[in-house]
Amino acid sequence: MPKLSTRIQRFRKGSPLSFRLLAWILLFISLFTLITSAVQIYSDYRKDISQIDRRMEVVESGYSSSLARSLWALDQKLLQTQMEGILSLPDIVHLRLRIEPDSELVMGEIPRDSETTSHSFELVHQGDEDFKLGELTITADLDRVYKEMERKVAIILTTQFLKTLLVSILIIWIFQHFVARHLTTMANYARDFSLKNLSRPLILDRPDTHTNRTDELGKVISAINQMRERLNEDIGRQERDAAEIRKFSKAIEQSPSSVLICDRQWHIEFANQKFTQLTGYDAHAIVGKHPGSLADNNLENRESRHLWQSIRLQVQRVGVWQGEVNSIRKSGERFWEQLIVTPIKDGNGEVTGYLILGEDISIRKRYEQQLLRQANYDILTGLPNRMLALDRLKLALAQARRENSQVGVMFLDLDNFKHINDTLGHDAGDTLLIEAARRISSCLRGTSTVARLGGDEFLVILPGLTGPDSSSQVAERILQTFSAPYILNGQEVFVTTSIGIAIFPSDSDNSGTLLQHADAAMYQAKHKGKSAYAHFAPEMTEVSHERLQMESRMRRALELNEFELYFQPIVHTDSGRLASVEALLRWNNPAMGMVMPDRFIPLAEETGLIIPIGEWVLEEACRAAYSWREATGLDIGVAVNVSPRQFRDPGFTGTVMHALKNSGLPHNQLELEITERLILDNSIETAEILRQLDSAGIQLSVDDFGTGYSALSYLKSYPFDTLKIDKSFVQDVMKESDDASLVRAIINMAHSLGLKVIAEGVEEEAQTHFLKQEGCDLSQGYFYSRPLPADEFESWLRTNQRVVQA
Ligand SMILES: Nc1nc2c(ncn2[C@@H]2O[C@@H]3COP(=O)(O)O[C@H]4[C@@H](O)[C@H](n5cnc6c(=O)[nH]c(N)nc65)O[C@@H]4COP(=O)(O)O[C@H]3[C@H]2O)c(=O)[nH]1
Repeated sequence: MPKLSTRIQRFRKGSPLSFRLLAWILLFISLFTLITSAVQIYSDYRKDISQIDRRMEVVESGYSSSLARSLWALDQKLLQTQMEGILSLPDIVHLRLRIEPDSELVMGEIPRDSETTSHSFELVHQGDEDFKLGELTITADLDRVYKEMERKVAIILTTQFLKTLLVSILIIWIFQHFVARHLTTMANYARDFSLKNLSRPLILDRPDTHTNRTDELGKVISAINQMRERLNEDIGRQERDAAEIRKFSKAIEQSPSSVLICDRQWHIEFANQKFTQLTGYDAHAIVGKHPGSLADNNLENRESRHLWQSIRLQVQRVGVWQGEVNSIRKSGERFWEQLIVTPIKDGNGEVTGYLILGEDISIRKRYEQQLLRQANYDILTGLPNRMLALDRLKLALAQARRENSQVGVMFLDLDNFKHINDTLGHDAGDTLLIEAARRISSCLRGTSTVARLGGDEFLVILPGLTGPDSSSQVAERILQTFSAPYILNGQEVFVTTSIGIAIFPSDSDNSGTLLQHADAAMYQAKHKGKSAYAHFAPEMTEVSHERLQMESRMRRALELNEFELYFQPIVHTDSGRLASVEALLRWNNPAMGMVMPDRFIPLAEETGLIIPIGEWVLEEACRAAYSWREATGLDIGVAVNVSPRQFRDPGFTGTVMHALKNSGLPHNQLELEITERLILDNSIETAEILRQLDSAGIQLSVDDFGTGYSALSYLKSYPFDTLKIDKSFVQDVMKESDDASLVRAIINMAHSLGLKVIAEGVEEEAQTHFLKQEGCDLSQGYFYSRPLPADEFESWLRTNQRVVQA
């Protein structure tokens, strides 16, 4: 228990409120007491004064008649006795009797130092007539009254003061014990309150009873503790939010995509490391700038602003902008990036800024441009290929329709090219094609187009013709340039060409028919005896004689069992181990000899004969694969080529399933090779059929990749397992660095899409090393084995058992 002095000191220091309260209470009670005491004393004083007045009135009423009688009777003795009687009364100190007419009797003494009060009355003899005898003046001393008043004042003041003091102390103690010390505890708690001790609750030094809990202090304590808990929760939530934000900002900062965050006015607020890496702009230096005005060059900025204006409009209208942009680095170097721009919205859906994600797609773009070039131009001659030629033809026809002019379409085929190729070799064949292309081009005007359709076929488009004669002149000029010899392998070789001409609009008004007519005319020219040209004539509408013959022979080929399957192994590039086999169709015709598929498959497609032929191939290939499986115990899959026409046949999936069922070959042992051309048809049915086949477990591969559009998008959207790089690229990987980088890019891209890669046409060991090094999964080509008839392939299997089983 602390000493009283300490308690007082602590009370005075620590409780100024109590101290001030005490002073105020004391002052108030003192004033109150003083006023009430003053009122009390004054009323007592008034009472005493009026008692003296009453006493003097009693003297008047009691003594006036007896004094008048004594005076009338001139009884001096009685008069004196009576006056002495009056003087003996309390407080009466002086009597003056004035007797008429001029004498006076005085008794007592008027005190000098004290206050007095006087009362006079007349003494009258009452007879028939009233007779005034004199007047008595009584003087009373007020000294006693005043003394009494002083005494009372002293007593009242003392008692009231003590009472007040006691009451005040009691009140203060009560206030201090029940309120003030708790307020001090609360003040100390509030002073020490910080985020570090949020877990410590506020507790008062008093019993935890229901009454205490529900009184005002209890309510304040519970409110403070609730506030503390809420604060605790809020801080916990804030810390969690902050951790989340830190995580997200790290993710954005380290994102492999470049990230720009702009405010609502498209001023940059943030740029991540990748953005700096990609563009060379310092993240801090560009804050506040518009993403379209980063370059120092005004011209570039204008161009970029224009783009950003349309981006802004689309983001506002559609909510997102996505596209490929040819951006500029700080160094001025241009690069391609894929941008996605989206608004950032707050909880109310209000746009608060914009997010710009960028990805460097320069490599892909370069590759696409390379592929696009290859898709549109013939690699060997640099001329437009079939695809581009057809586009140009359509454009020329559209223009001719508008201008009412004519267009000449020429189909050229080199005579005896196959023979030259076979005898002088492929390189000589290539040189011949390049030179032929140059000579044809030299005969044309700038507006004309010359294209290589494939093999030794060329197409010439002559827009703005004045009549058929002008096309004849061109044809003659071409025949003329062909008359000079070619130097192939150091030898002079004479090569001629046959030209078929069809004219728009007189021969046909659509591009497909015009081409057919020019083709028919070309056959006619060949029949004429080569180095000739022929204009289309309606009687040529029927396909050429040869083609007709071939068609009728092909129709019977199935019945006559003239078709045969050859098999070529596909091996694992790294180990050389057998992976599967490709089935390749051959036609053994007694009249035409061994016909290669490139010669008859297009006609089979055109005539629809490919459907029964393809069915036979599927049945045959599955059956053969199953028999090897039975014979060797190995899973040897078989790859079968499927042409677009087969795919379009509604019964195609049924045919495939039937072949599998009939043979007993597991579904995943059959691989269907589909050309890019088919996928570019892009009909919904194609996608649906591919999905059906894929879900049946059948393997799907893209054949001849690189020769068509090579659009990467379809690889992503269709369920392919394998991609076959066309042999034309593989064959030159050791000679052409372009082809090597293309093959490398295709392998990387296919792997990144989860596809296996087969390299076709591997002929040399060096190619296998290159492919191995580039991680190409599978290889196929003469280096491993040429396509073999079934029995020869079986003996290959036996003799290469090590390879097969390794
Ligand atoms: N220069 C060279 N060539 C090699 C080498 N290795 C393989 N080849 C040839 O490359 C072609 C590969 O088949 P493809 O690209 O599917 O190209 C095939 C395929 O598109 C088509 N084809 C073949 N059989 C069928 C079939 O049953 N149905 C359909 N629809 N098309 C078929 O005919 C095309 C040509 O077939 P083939 O003449 O048998 O020609 C085969 C094969 O003999 C090599 O190392 N060097």
